[in-house]
Amino acid sequence: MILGCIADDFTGATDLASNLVLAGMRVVQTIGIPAKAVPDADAVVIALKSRTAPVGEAVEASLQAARWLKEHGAQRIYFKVCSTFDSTPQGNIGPVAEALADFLEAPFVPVTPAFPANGRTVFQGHLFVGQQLLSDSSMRHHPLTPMTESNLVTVLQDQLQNRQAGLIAHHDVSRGPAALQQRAAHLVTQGQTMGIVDTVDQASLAVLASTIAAQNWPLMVAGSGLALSLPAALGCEVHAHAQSLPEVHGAAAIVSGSCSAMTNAQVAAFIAAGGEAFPIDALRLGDGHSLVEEALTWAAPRLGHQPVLVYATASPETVRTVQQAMGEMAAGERVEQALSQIAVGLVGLGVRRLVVAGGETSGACVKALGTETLRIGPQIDPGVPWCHAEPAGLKIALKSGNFGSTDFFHKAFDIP
Ligand SMILES: Nc1ncnc2c1ncn2[C@@H]1O[C@H](COP(=O)(O)OP(=O)(O)O)[C@@H](O)[C@H]1O
Ligand SMILES: O=C(O)[C@@H](O)C(=O)COP(=O)(O)O
Repeated sequence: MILGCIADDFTGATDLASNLVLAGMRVVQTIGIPAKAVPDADAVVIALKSRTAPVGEAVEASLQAARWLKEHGAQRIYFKVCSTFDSTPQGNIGPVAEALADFLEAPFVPVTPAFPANGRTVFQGHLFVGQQLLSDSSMRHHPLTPMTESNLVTVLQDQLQNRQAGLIAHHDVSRGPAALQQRAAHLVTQGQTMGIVDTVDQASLAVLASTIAAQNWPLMVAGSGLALSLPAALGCEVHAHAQSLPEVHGAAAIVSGSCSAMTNAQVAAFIAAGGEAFPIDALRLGDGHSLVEEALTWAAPRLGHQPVLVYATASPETVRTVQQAMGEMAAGERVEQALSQIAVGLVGLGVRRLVVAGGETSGACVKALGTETLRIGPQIDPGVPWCHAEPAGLKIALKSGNFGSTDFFHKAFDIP
């Protein structure tokens, strides 16, 4: 195994796995730490649901995953975080990165969430979403991980307990791997053993990938953009691109718990195009109504080739009202629980092609469906592949909140 990967959520894991596959690696993605041996692979991606977990839990789960990966031969560890650096105010990214760095005895850890193909870039340590600073983007309204600071050196430093964070700016990255390495060595002399790396395009990520390979750095903390450049830098033999998945026939459905701006637009576009949709009123989940039964009764006669949508997706104002009534984390968990029960119910009714929108929502649904591994298939949009969920035998796509084009919910099912 060339690369052992730990992803802090499930959509992030398929995003990473998809980019590694596009870059030519043979990848196996597992849900949690595998219970049995995995087939030969250049990379194993372990999907955790740790992004919003309490810090201690996230650290422990990530260390367990790292131990498993090292025991199974991983030469390097890739800690996959969100391209918008999503983390709660308590902040898991820093403590997990620190614990992994200590475990791997990493002299220096490069950190970058950049994914230029989806408009996420880092300049002077600041994260941009398209042309906006992270803190001006819709991510400031995320229900669980509102991001209100764009300076990633600040965000990361606030989360670290024992290490210091510094910056490797574009000036050094643009001059190539030797300059990047020199700047990293300088940071280390200042006691800064973690560095946010400016990455304004895929070329910057290729420079970082070459430096990681040349310096033998054992740990990287990154979004999925780096994965497009890393396999070549590590000298991985290129294998056939998208894997073909087993054919799956059966009804189509979408379950959406993401409240991100793009998912809101995708839900609106699906309904505007005549798609059948059932809204989950999160406030009613609190007062003993069996919305799960209602949703399944609604869906049953409508299931077929055309997808039906069940969604809790709502505007920031609605989410705020729900959170005031239930509490932030409790609201999130209650909606996730209802949607995962609906996903299981839909599969019971014959759904075999399923899109789930939202990282936390995907984690809840994929776990409830008893998924152990995901085979990565063709990409629908950057960062969102179709997968084959095993052992259930489902065709499933886990869509990150802000990924995908507006017509994603129809387009996905047009891809064979
Ligand atoms: N109407 C709602 N009110 C409050 N919380 C909601 C509502 N709909 C969904 N949620 C919660 O918001 C969170 C969205 O996170 P996630 O699924 O990771 O989406 P994204 O990929 O957009 O970040 C989940 O915990 C989900 O249960
Ligand atoms: O890096 C990314 O943006 C995604 O892979 C990801 O992790 C997104 O998380 P969600 O928006 O919570 O799905």
